[in-house]
Amino acid sequence: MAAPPASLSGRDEGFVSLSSPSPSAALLLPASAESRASSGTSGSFAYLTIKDRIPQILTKAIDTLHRHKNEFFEKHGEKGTEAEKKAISLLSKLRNELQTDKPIIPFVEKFVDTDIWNQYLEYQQSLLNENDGKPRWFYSPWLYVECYMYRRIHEAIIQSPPIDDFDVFKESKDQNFFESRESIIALCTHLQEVVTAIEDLDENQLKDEFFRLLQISLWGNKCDLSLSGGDTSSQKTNIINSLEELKPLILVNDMEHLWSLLTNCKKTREKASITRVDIVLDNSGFELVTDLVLADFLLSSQLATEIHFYGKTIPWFVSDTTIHDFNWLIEQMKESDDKCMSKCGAAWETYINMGRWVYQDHIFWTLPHEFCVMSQVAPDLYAELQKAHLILFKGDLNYRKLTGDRKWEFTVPFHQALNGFHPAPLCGIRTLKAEIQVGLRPGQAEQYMASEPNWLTTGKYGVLQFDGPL
Ligand SMILES: O=P(O)(O)OC[C@@]1(O)O[C@H](CO)[C@@H](O)[C@@H]1O
Ligand SMILES: [Mn+2]
Repeated sequence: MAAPPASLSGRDEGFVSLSSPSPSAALLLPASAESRASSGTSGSFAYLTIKDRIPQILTKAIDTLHRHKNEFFEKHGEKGTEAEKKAISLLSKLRNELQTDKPIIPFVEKFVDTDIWNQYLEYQQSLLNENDGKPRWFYSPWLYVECYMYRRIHEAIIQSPPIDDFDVFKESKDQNFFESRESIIALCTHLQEVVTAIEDLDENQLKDEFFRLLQISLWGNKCDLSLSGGDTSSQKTNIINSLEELKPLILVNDMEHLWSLLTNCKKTREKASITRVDIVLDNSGFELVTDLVLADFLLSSQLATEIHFYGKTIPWFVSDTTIHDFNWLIEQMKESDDKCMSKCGAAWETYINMGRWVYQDHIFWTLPHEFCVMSQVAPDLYAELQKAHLILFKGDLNYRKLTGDRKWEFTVPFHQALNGFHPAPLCGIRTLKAEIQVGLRPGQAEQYMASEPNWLTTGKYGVLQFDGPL
């Protein structure tokens, strides 16, 4: 079992108040829903997210609380029923604020990051001039209001004891896992075959396998419940058979760089030293299985000797992985009636017990800050990431935070868009689900825009984008 999150209060000494990010970053401000909406498109993705998808997610959360009413009563008596009513009324108030574009309000419930969130609201206010009024849902940067919304859901729950540890998204995350069973079995069967034969694989076969599992981890990112507005988005087909047809949909493919970095580490590594790969996780369910399968291969192939995983400290963007999801999934695998799934689950539990897989929590991952200010806001986390030989950032939200969710030109180099965030060689692995992409060739974006106006937000295309010494 991965250790429960260290007491978060122990983390807050790592925070410093953020006045504003580096001046160069201010040249391009993250776009708000309104500014994207007013860019002539009646419903930009950001606008539609705030206007339609988030209210839908809130309604589903309210419905989930309602459906657990009896359970709360059985567990906690009248107090449980009262708590359920209170949480529902807080979420309904949140939905109304959002739908009527009310000003963003400070957090009131004491939690490890309450002050830093309220400082960030003041910072957002400082960016507005007097006639702009207050930060608002449709006016403030999309990245901020979307993160704020999920943190408000968490506040509503922690204000409703004794159900203050309830995860309103757990059912959807678990359902995604169960509905993806066939694909998970296929993937685990494949991994067991590879691990059994691994001693006999030559360099090219290892490389092919590494590339195969990287692509599976990429396409696993399509299973995303916040994009689907909380509707099911499990993996129904056997993804291994579709990699060849999906390959042209990879717009930036830096897998060769990852291979040469890790094989270099392996060749030059002395007996006792380590090669550490950090994986900043995204969604639980099928995507998490693809990440754990990749992590298993990294150890089995000796491309790495230690994997560190980062999850979310609170329920986040519907499907994101918390430590409870991480432990629950490994337990489900271990207890599965499918022998390959149970073999994987047992192996993964052993990796954790041996300390070769390490699960880490940090509240920074559920703050609204872009990653280029991490070294100021969470210097302890930045120092931790600097210990890695390679960091894999999974998913679209991480990509938005890596690039500051700014309206960069499509051809701006990824290194520039990182705006000084270089803790270690890193790779963004994301399917495109937001209106931001950098590091493309001249004319490449125009080619997709012409044929598919929504190419940036359907999750159809993906990137494996590397930044580091070549
Ligand atoms: O990080 P993930 O799970 O790949 O995607 C997060 C996401 O679903 O949330 C936002 C839409 O609400 C977008 O950034 C993106 O579509
Ligand atoms: Mn996610």
